[in-house]
Amino acid sequence: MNRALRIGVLELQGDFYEHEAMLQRCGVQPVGVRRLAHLLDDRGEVLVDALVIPGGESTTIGMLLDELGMLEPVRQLVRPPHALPVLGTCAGCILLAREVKSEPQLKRIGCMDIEVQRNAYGSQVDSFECHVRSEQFADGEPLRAVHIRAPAITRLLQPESVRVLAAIEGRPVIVQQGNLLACTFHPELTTDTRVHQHFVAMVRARTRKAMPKST
Ligand SMILES: NC(=O)CC[C@H](N)C(=O)O
Repeated sequence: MNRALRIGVLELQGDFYEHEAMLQRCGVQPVGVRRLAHLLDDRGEVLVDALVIPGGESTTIGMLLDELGMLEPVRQLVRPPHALPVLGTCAGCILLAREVKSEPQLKRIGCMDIEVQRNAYGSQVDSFECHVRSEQFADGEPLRAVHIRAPAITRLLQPESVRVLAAIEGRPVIVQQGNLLACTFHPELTTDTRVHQHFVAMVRARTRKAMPKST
């Protein structure tokens, strides 16, 4: 059986629209997530196969998640046994990070074993684009990495379980840990679907595993 994937996109703040357009280009119909009822029904059944946390302002998204009563439920869903796949880009990467340099109080999901530093390259005017070669995305051109007030991944807290899929000058910019995929830049602002396709493949692989065998 091959049912349509339901990939939730957190629509609290940031560039969720661009992620939704990207998922559509990957053949997936996105599901907007603005409150807890979009994630869990009243019997506690999970309504999405995965979640995308967009770029934007991590402090705002974290605060809204908390105020809307979604932070703890999302944290629970992301952890085993449910292990909901999550893609976080830029602010989304910060929200996934277990440690945020100098800002331990920042409200976040905090389930991925990375340390990040917010605004690591400076302010808005120091935003930049570059090209990244990656073995994971080796087909075709290098990835175009749009960094907007981007964070840096400054440390892998569990190097044995966090895979670096792409790095710039030795600094990880795309990392994966089991069901979690984080990217310090914005693939959703380009026309290159490879990072999203990789995420969709992660979600499909997991959904297939979780499905009862049809006879
Ligand atoms: N483009 C982005 O998502 C910027 C992230 C932002 N600087 C933050 O710390 O939340």
